[in-house]
Amino acid sequence: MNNPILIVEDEKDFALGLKEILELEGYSVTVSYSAEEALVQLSKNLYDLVLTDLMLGKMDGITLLKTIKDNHYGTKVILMTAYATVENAVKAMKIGAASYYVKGNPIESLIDDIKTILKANNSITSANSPMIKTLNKDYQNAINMAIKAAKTPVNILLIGESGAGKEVFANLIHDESERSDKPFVAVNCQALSESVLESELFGHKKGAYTGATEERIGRFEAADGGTLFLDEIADLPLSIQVKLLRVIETRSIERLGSNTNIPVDFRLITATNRPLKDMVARGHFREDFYYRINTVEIAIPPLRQRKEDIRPLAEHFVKIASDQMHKPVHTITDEVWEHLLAYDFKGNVRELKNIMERLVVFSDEEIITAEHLFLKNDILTNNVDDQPLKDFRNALEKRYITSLLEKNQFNVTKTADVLKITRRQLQNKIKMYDIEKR
Ligand SMILES: Nc1ncnc2c1ncn2[C@@H]1O[C@H](COP(=O)(O)OP(=O)(O)OP(=O)(O)O)[C@@H](O)[C@H]1O
Repeated sequence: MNNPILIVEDEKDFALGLKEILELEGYSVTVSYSAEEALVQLSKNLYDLVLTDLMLGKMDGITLLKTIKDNHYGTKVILMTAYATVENAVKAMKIGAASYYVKGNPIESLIDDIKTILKANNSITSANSPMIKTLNKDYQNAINMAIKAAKTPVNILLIGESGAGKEVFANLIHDESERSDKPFVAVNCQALSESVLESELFGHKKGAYTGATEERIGRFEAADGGTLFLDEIADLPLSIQVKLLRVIETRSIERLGSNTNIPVDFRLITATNRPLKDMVARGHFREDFYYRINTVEIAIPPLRQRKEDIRPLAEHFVKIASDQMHKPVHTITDEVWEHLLAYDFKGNVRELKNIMERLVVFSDEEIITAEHLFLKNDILTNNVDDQPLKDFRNALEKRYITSLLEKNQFNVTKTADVLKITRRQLQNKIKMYDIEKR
């Protein structure tokens, strides 16, 4: 099981007792004695569940709950209190607490609640769903924007490199919207030729063109009431852009070969990895269409700019792959982590996922080693002179530390924190590797 749980509780005995009970149930448990301490933990580690007391010191449980809901999507919260008041319970559930526990009630009821909540969480994981949890501020901001925008009917444009998770975000927006019980329909505009794309989107009447042997509904109609996701929007031919603009404005379509107007109700999400603004400037993308689709624009950071998430994501993929392949994995060697953290992941999360799946396939005796790690980075495969392993490792370490320092504007405390080493150790490494502030 092993879901990470954080207990936030200022009554030490109760906290430690609860920790012990949950550990016996197989969970991995951390305790914080104040909300402030809990926030520090939450910024460093991903938790599936937070159990927080309602009455804490300066910051109370409700405020902590709100902060978690705003900044740690995917982390569930159970509020605990000594005094049951209906108002507090209602308030907690309204803000998004998963449950409410009254201290003094049988502890089994709390454990049952925890099991139910985490089971729902785990079953999502086993169904190959994404990990919308992060330790990175920019990615968290993107999640927050997506959830906010999801609650409104606006058109949303997702921008991000290939494999960064644009489709994952489109699904998240759909799931968080009022349309979540209606269809989510995705169309990749790049994969289809102009005429096929047109009939795919609008549908066609029987005999509309050679080969149209039957009447067919298009994706707009299929998405009725739900969400239409157009991926690789930069590849949409100008002629179709005009037609889509009209659909967005009139909220109706005509099947090819027909002039009957069919009303359609959809939320439009588009995605691209190309600079649409430049394409507009060069006349390769229609300006009016661009302004229609990007009411809200969300940039999804590439994986190399959220290195804190590499490890939890990799562990998530290993868990899914090892479950699917019935190959338990209990150890991933430090060497593997070193390589992964130094790698630049041009293929983003997709590439990390593929790498981890491959490593599970080749793992022996429940251990993942670097032996089967073929990374496409220059430094790791090509252009590497013969050298002792130690020099190679040092070069990697230097490169990684330099990039982290740059990312943190050379803030040594912050960087040491991410690296989980002391300031002094980091300063020694900076000296040893001759890393200069740029
Ligand atoms: N946060 C995440 N958690 C788990 N898996 C993720 C996450 N983000 C992306 N992935 C996985 O990475 C792969 C690529 O994601 P996705 O298809 O959403 O990327 P994309 O930006 O739409 O790529 P492309 O531009 O190539 O279409 C998918 O297998 C997806 O499940």
